[in-house]
Formats: sequence, structure tokens, C-alpha cells
Amino acid sequence: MSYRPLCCLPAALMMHRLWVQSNGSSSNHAPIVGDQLGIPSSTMATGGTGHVGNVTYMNSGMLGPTGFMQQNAHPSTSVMMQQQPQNGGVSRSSPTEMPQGMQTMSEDSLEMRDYNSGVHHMHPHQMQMQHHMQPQQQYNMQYHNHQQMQQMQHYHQQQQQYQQQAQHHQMYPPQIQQQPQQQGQMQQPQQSNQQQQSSTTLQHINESSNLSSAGSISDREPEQAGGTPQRPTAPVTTTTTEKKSVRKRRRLGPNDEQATPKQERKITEFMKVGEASGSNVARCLMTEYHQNQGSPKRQPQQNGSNNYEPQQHPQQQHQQQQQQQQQNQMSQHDMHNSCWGMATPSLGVNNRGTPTPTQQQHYSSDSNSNSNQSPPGQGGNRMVRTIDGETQTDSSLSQRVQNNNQSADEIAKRDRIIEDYRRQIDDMNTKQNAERRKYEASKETIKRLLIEKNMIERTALRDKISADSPRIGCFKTTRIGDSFRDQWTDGWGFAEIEKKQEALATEKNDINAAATLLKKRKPAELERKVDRKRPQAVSIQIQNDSNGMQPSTSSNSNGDDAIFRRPEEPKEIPPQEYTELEEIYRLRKEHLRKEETDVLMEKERLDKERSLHMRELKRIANESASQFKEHQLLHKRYLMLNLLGKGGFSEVWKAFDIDENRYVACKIHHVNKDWKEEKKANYVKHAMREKDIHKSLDHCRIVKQYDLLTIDNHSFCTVLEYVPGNDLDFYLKQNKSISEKEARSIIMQVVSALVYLNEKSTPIIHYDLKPANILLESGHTFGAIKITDFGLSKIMEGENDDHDGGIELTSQFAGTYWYLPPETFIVPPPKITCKVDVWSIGVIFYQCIYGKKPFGHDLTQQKILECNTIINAREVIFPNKPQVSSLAQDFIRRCLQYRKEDRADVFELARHDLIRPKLPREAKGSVSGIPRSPSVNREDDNI
Ligand SMILES: Nc1ncnc2c1ncn2[C@@H]1O[C@H](COP(=O)(O)OP(=O)(O)OP(=O)(O)O)[C@@H](O)[C@H]1O
Repeated sequence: MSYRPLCCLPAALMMHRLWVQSNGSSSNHAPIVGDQLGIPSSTMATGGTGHVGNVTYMNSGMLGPTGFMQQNAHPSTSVMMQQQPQNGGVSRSSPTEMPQGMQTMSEDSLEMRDYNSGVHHMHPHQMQMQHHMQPQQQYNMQYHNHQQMQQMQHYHQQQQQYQQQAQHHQMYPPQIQQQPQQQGQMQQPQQSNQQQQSSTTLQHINESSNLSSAGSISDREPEQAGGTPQRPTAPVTTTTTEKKSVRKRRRLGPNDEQATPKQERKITEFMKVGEASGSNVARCLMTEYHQNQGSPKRQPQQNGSNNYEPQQHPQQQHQQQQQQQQQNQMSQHDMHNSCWGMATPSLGVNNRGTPTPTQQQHYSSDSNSNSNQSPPGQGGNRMVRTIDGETQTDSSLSQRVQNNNQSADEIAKRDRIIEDYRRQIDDMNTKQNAERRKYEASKETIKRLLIEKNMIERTALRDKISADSPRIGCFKTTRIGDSFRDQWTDGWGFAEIEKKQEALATEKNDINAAATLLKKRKPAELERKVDRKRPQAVSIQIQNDSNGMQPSTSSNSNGDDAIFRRPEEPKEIPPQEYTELEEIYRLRKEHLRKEETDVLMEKERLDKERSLHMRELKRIANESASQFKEHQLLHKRYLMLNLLGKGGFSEVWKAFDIDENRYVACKIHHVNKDWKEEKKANYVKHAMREKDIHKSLDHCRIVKQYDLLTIDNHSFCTVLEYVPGNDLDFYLKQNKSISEKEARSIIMQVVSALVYLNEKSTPIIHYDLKPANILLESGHTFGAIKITDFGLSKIMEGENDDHDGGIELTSQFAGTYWYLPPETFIVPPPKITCKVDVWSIGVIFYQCIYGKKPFGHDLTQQKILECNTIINAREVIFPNKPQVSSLAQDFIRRCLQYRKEDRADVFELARHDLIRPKLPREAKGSVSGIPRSPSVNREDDNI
């Protein structure tokens, strides 16, 4: 059996009205409706049985206590029935023909029988309703239909049992206890809609549940009242048992023998649902209501009253009635179809004169308040109040249903919008994922190609090193005392040069010897004429040479060997011969000198090659020993390519930043595990200070620091701007010295960086300026430079630090001694200032030009300390060679002033004529407020 409230509504209504008509006004009507629907009378009586969810509750709500339907049962059905032909043109029953009326009922009952048979027939109106519903509502409705069908089938089987049980349970039949569970089953799919309801609404419904109960049928019953002049006074005190017996009696008419009580009762259950149709929320509301209605407190039997009068405030009732009017107008068409189950054109509100049955129902509800269409009968105030309550509750419920419908629409709309957005987000995510995959793939490709390229380069370099080693030399492990050491062994290139040099030396000696002998054999006549005829003799010699004549040194002239053969005895040779030989020896000596120079140059080249080769060999050895040799990817970003160099406690790797697509230098600081904690802490402190200081610097002459990474417990890495060339130290080792111009270019750039450091609010002392920390971008000295390594740098900040007086020197004897000023060696050290760096600049400039350091050039650091070399470095001495301009010498002198107070500061250096910008003559001295250095005459600038 299926419960389809909308399609069942007209049949039930008609049946009820016919029954009322035929039984007069004083009978107990409601039970019959209930019995016709097939709901156990006990359930109907209690009004709390919720076997089929909203349907049963609605039924119970409508029927509720026994006296309820008695009150609302109205003989006005006859009026309504008479009006039917006018509206629909179809006379389905006559007010006077009870059999016809019952026949009409039977037609609808046939449908119910179909339900009994388990076949689910969709009523056209129901289909129409579903068509108008939102998908969710349709789903819910179908779901409920299905549920209803299942549950009705179940109850069909138990129907008889319930009825029997109901005879014995006056108040609460056993089914009541099943109600919550079954309600839960029904409510579950509706939960999504129910969530839209505010708790306030639910509470309101609960509070006014008895009103809702009354209102659930009020849009039908009052219409009967409206059409009936005399409203019967419903007996108030009819007991449940009596009602049941009456119900049973009336149900069993001659034509109804086949109809089970279940079939008949269920129809009216759906009436209310039909009115409130179109919304699952409405069903939920009704379910909620009937849950409350099922409470014993709400049973009239308990309080002994049939009072279903509305408990609402009059103003609220009025509002609800108005809302109900609107609702009725909107749902009229649907209701009409649902009532009659046919495509009867519904009339508008203006057609009140000839309303359709549906209209009559609705208008009758309105009429209770407006007293237009359906004037109140004479059934007494109670009836009027009851009807009013029903109407109000119904309108309230309808309003809620409408609101819920609107909410459902809005929710559906929002759902669609959300769905659209979600789809867009999904699309974007998909695109983003695709892009990310591409990006990752490109990164992988770049990484792979870089590794491939690096492997090729490594292999080529190693091949070259291997090929060069025999010529240049290599390190060989040799035992020295108890230990083994790598000792350098020169290659055959050096041996060859040596050989050449030896050969040249021998030849030189021979020529010298021959020339000496020749002098002994000098003819006497040449001795005498030498002063007078020398020009003639020379001209003859030249002539002989041009004619291809060989000088004859002896009577036996058999070739070159004869030249060097010791003359048996020195005797005079002819003047001509002597002159020739003398010229030959002179030329040979000149040639030898040239050859010697070439060999020396070759040796120098080989020496350079050797230093580079040695550095590469060390680098390769360090690279092979490093833990990063396998192209590690630090922090999924920095691809380690090759080792650039190894300092005291750090190794610098050339790496590729695959996020930023650039080469970087990764300086990895290692903390020796065997160090004492204090040393470790000190090292980390310095490294952190370097990082902090370096991070804040942004100048084109200072290597940039990009990042800081922790690698493991003992090492971390600073990521620096990569400078492709060598450092100045390596360049100077290769070239010994550079020209003054090149040196001035480098110093100018270093001073520029120092000005930047000293212009900061908290000036910074580099403290470790030296050729090794000046990087040459192009690899040579006529390009740009960048200074690096801020490991020992100091910030001039703090309360005790006076920028002019200086700061405390906390790490004395750290640094590179050749480049540190005297004050840093004094114990205890005085305060230091940026003039520490100025001293370093003077030393570097001097070293660049002269190829050696001004103080302690050949000494080790240790020796410098022991000999107090720097403490005694009171005056700088300039060698004669190479020639250096007085400007450059003055610049160096200003830097290497012993007392820091006498020394120039960075800003003075920047103003020095040697490096300050050259301006047009008229503008000189007026730009930048930098006065011209008084100590230097620019005319001396010979560079
Ligand atoms: N940013 C950089 N770009 C390119 N090469 C660099 C960079 N920084 C350092 N190097 C090179 O890495 C090598 C090692 O640098 P590092 O600063 O560790 O050496 P160092 O200054 O000789 O040692 P220490 O730090 O003990 O004074 C040097 O040859 C240097 O030229």
C-alpha cells in the first residue's frame, strides 16, 4: 500500500463529506475517515502514531482525539458537492445520492487498493507537483513515497492486529512506542532540508503543535461549516472506545465490505500533507509536530477536553491568515489538481462565486476570519474558535512551508553557484597541477642537464689534469720521518726548461771563451789602427757577412766546431778574419740572451700552470672527499655542482638555484665534532654574526647573501651570489703584480664598498680585507670586483661603542696579520674603528703594484707575531721599481699611517685625488662637497 497524500485528498474529503451528510451533524465523523484510511483506530485516537512518518502524523494530527473530527465534521459537504458541476463540469457525486458519493470514494479507493497491492501509481497531480519541485524535493518525495509504500505494506499486514490491540489500549497503543524510531527513519533523508530550519521554527512548531493539529484540516472543515447554516455541536466527551465502535460501524457499509479500514484511514492522512505539499521541509515540520503531538500531554483524552483552539495571539493569527491567503492563492492550482486528480482548470481568487472544491476549501478557511465566503455557522464559539485555530495554524504552517520552499529554492540556487565555483576551482586546480607538473618536469630537466654538463666538465677537467700532470708535476705521497706527506714533484716540463737553460748557459760560456781567445789573437796592426780605421773594419765585416763569408778563426776552417776548438797556440790572425769572428761572437751572445729570456718566460708560464694545477689537484681531492660531491640538492633547491675552494672551516660550492634559475655559491660551514663546546659556540657565534651582517647588505661591490640553510647538527650553509672569476689573491699569485691603473681600479671599487658600510646607521668594519676576499668578476684585474667574507666583521653599535672613538676588539689575533693595523696587535687592544679597513686597503694597494706586502712579506703569521713586525711598522718604504705615481704613493701613505688618529678614514680616501671622480676643470672642487686632497699635486699623476 502506498500513501500518496495529494491524490488521495479529494476522495477522502468527499468521503468524509458524504459521510457527514448521510449521518447528520451529531455523529462521530472523524473515525470513519480514519478507518477509511486504514489506520488503526487506536492510532488515530491517540493522534500520536507515526507509522508512516509524516503521513500518519498528519492523520493523527487531523483526527487526533476522538472529538476533534466530530467538531469539524460538517454537513456542508452537500453544498460543496452541488457546486462541483459548476466548476469542473463533472458531477462526481450528488449531495443527495449517497451511493454516488460513495462511488466516488470507491474510485479513489481503487487507487488505494492498488497501493495495497504494492503497485505504485503516480497520480497525475503528484507528477505535476513533482515536476514543479526542486530536484531535491522530488527526490525526497519519491523517497517518501517509496518509504510510505513500504511502511504501508508493513502496516497493512499489521492492521488488523493494531485494531484489535487498540480496543485494549485506550490511551497509548504499543505503536506509539515505535514512533520515534520510525520517525527517525523518515526524518533521515529529510535532514538536509530540516537543517535549513531554525531551531526557533522547530520550537515554535512544537509549542503550537496542537494548533497545527487543528489547522491541519481546517482548510477543509471550515469550508463545510461555511456552507452550512447550522454547525453541529460536537460532543466533547465521547470516549475513544465509543468513537472506535462508531467508526467501525459506519465504515462497514454494504459497499465497503472489501475495503479494509487501513485503506480508508490513510487517505486523510495525506490531505494535510497534500496541502503542505511540495516541500519535504513541510513534512519534516509535520513530523516534528506530530512527535510532540504524540506526547500524552497533548491528548485530549488525558485532559478530558477536546479543546483544539488555537493558542496563538490574535495579531499573530491575523498575520498567519493573511499569509495563508497568499499561500492559498499560490497553491490553488496545485491543490485543485491534487483534490480532484484531474486537469480541472482552477479558478482564480476572483472567482469566488464559483469556486472549485479546492477553492472552497481554502476560501472557507479564509472565510472564518473574513466572514465573506463562509460565514460562521451556529455551532457555537468553540467551533468558531477551533476553526480559527485550525485556519491560523494551517496558515502558519503553510507560511512556513512557503518559506521553506523559498529557502529550498535559495539553497538550490546557492548550491548551483557553489557548484559552479567548485567546478571553477577544480578546473583551476587541474590547470595549476598541470602547470606544477610541467614546472617540476622542467626543473628535473634542468637539474639533469646541469648534472650531465657538470659530469662532462668534471671528466674533461680530470682528463686535462691527468694529461698535464706528467708535464707539470703532481703530489706524491712520501714518507717524512714518521709521517707520510704529499710532496710535490715537478713534471718533465720543468726538466726540459732546465735542460734548455743549461744548454743556453753552456753556449754562452763557449762564446765567451771564444771571444776571449779571439782577443788574444788580435792582429798587432789592428791594435794600432783600431782607433783610426775602426769604422772601415766594421763596414768590411758587415760586407763579408752579407756575402755569406764565414769568419775564419784559424787556418783550418772546417765548420762551427773549429770555432770552439782551442787554438793550439794563440797566434795572430789576419785583421779581416779577426774582425769577422769578433762580430759573430757578439751576435751569438745577443741571440743567447734572447733565448734565455724565452726559456725564463716559459718557466714562468710553467710555474703559473703548476700553481693552477696544484690548486686544481687540491680542489679535486677536496671535492672527492666532500659529502656533497654527488650533486646533492640542498633543501630541494640548490644543486651542488663543484667545489670552488676550501677555507679554514668552510667549503664553498658552486651550485645552481633551480627555483631562481641562477648560479649561487654555497658556503658550507662545518663545526668540527672534536672541538670543545666553547670553540664550537664561538665559531657558530661568528658564523651567525656573519650571516646577520651580510644579510643586511645590498651593494653592487659586495657579494649578496641570499639564504641560510641548516644542513645537519654540525653544518649549515650560507647561499651567496656567485662570482665567476677568481679572487685577487690567486691572481696575484699568478701574476705577482699588476699595473698601477689596474690596482687603482680595484682599490676604487673597494673604497666604494667601504663607504657604503660606513654610511650605515650602524657602520660595519669588515676586519678581514685581503686579496683572497676580493673577487674578480671577470677573472682579471681590469673588471668589476666584489668583496666577500664577513666572518670577522664588526658592527659599530651598542651603548659603549663610540663611532668616532671605536669599538672594543673582542677577537684579537683573529684575521690575517699582513693586512691588520698595529693597534690590533697591542695588548690590551685599544678601541678599533673603520680605519682598520683603511690600513688593509693600503697594504693591498701596495701589494698589487709592487708584488709584495709592505710589512712581513716573507714571514709567516707566527713570525709576524713573534717579531712584532706590524707593531714596528711605523713607516712604509716604496721600492724604486716599478715606478709608481706620487698620487698612488700618497694614497698608500695615508692608509698606512701608524697611529689610527693620523690615518685617513674611508671618506677621506673616497675624496682622494687618486680615486675621486675626474670632473671637468670648471666644476672641480664644487661637486659633492668633497674637497680636493691638499697633500697631493695632481700634476704628478703619471698614470
Ligand atoms: N661568492 C663566491 N663566488 C665565487 N667564488 C667564491 C665565492 N666566495 C668564495 N669563493 C671562492 O671560494 C674559495 C673559498 O672561499 P673562502 O672564503 O672559504 O676562502 P678563504 O677566504 O680563502 O678562506 P677563509 O674563509 O678561511 O678566509 C675561494 O677561492 C673563493 O675565491
